[in-house]
Amino acid sequence: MPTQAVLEVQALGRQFGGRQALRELSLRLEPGEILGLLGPNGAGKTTCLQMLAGQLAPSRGWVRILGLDLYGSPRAAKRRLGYLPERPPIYPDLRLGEYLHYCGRLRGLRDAGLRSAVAAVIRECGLETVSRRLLGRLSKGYRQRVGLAQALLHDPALLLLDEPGDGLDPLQSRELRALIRRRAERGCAVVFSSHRLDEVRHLCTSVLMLRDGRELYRGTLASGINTAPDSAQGTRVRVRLVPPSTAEALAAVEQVASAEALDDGRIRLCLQPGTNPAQLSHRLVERGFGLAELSPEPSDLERLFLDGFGAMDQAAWA
Ligand SMILES: Nc1ncnc2c1ncn2[C@@H]1O[C@H](COP(=O)(O)OP(=O)(O)OP(=O)(O)O)[C@@H](O)[C@H]1O
Repeated sequence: MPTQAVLEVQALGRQFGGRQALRELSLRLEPGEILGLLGPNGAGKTTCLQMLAGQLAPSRGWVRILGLDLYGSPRAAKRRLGYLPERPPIYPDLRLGEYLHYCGRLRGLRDAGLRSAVAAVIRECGLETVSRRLLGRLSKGYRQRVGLAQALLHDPALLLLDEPGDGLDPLQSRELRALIRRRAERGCAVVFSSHRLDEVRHLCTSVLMLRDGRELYRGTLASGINTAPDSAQGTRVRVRLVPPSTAEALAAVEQVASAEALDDGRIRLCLQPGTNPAQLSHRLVERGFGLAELSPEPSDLERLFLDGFGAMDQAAWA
């Protein structure tokens, strides 16, 4: 029997005046899937998450959470989702316990169930040491954790996180990824937005890249990023040689399947299947090439990502 989708989205779009912030987005997420929403500033990530969370009405399209129509039955549908907005919704004059009890009651938790959910989420988000502090006095990283705790409190089937890694140091980012992974292993579907390809690469089962509200790329990371040497195709690397040499000279090295000169003076090499970059660098040095740089060739997805961001950067400076 097919599993019930956690999230179904059909032709979702939102317009602000004459501007299309998101166009015709359709999606389906199964339990345990983690979707990374990537895109430069203004791509439409927050607009998309706000609509999936039921915080912003779409101009068109529909959203179902566990089969419940988000806009037709908002109370029931929203109880099945947890949402961490870009700015965590925190009351600075409350203490952590008061705040989480308040959030829990809004989500329908009561009495012993509420108390045990609050205690569990405080442990899960590593907030024990700040439980007596006023929320307004917490650091940005801790405020982010509190925002995450309120999103997780009622054990949602769908977790929507708007740039959850923002303001976290590398250790906290790693803990956050572990936490999201544990929730996904328990069947929670996750959508999170990020500016960072590396963060998405570490965590997601699939990726959706937006630009100007349009879908630029969608796929699994395995199909988009060549992180591991591909035995059928051979690893691809870029080299810079000092003094410079030619693609023809490098193509004659036995570990190299093909070589192509790039505009920036580097040479792109496709290695023979089974050859790794360490073996290549050893052989190039042995053959007298002055190897100044050897780096992995960006994957198609990385190139798309850099191009997408590059275009935005140029627009921002124009
Ligand atoms: N309330 C609003 N009124 C008018 N325009 C808006 C509103 N909210 C968003 N927009 C516009 O919609 C587009 C998408 O914005 P959105 O915040 O969704 O992008 P984003 O990808 O989340 O960007 P960032 O990474 O900077 O947070 C932008 O052009 C933005 O200016």
